[in-house]
Amino acid sequence: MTTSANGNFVRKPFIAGNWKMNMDHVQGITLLQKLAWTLSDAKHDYNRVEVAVFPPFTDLRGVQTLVQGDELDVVYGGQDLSQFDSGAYTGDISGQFLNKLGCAYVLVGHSERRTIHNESDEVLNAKVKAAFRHEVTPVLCVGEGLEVRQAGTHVDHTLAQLRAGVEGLTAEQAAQLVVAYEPVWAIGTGEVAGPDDAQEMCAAIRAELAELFDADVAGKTRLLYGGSVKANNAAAIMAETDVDGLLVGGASLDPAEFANIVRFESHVAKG
Ligand SMILES: O=C[C@H](O)COP(=O)(O)O
Repeated sequence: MTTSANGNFVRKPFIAGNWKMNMDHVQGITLLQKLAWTLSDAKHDYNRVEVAVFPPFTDLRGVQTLVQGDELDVVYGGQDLSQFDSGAYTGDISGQFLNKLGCAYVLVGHSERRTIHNESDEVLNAKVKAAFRHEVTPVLCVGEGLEVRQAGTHVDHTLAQLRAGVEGLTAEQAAQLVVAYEPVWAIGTGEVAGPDDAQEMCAAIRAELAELFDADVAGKTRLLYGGSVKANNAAAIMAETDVDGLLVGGASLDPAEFANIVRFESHVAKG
């Protein structure tokens, strides 16, 4: 992450937990309560580092009730949304429903949506636009598989996904957008891309945004890394100039571990 001369972050770090298809609505509330208690005990400053969770759809109403009732500073979002607003789309969830549930964010194009559900770049671009239409900030996920990485074309591949995802956005929308770089070979495998790999891709994404929009926009868009992030590697990845946050899967299901990832700065201080 980039800091200014006074030690403040230029872009507010964003640490997000993607629960994927884990945690029913009862378990989800317990997990969020434990996370909030742990961060409260540690006197976490939410103004300095933003904390988000992405629970399954069925947990969202309970999460909203807990966040409102206990006045938590944690924000939350959906793991997907429909590109349509309403109608005969069985099983889909509209961005307007997410907005109504107080979702600040929504994941778009997670690699599990791209691969298991065959979501195309065109559909994902429509989903990004649907999120903005309903005033929910999209977190656009991009990243290459193992074969692409081994072929050495990972930057081109990922930037092509980025270009397709942001097509037609205004500069204001692009500045608000969050982009998560998740190399598929590092998701849930224990294979973490090195901080250098995260920086290489985040710098390339920022340069591409400057090309597509302008340098001011590129300087505002927050870029996350995701893939086997744990408390013991979070600080090193976050130290990279163009990495503004982390999208955490497995480790976000353990409140103590996730709280330690959120508190990556204290680990830097301890060395
Ligand atoms: O959305 C999160 C990513 O898929 C990373 O998952 P992971 O931390 O379990 O590797």
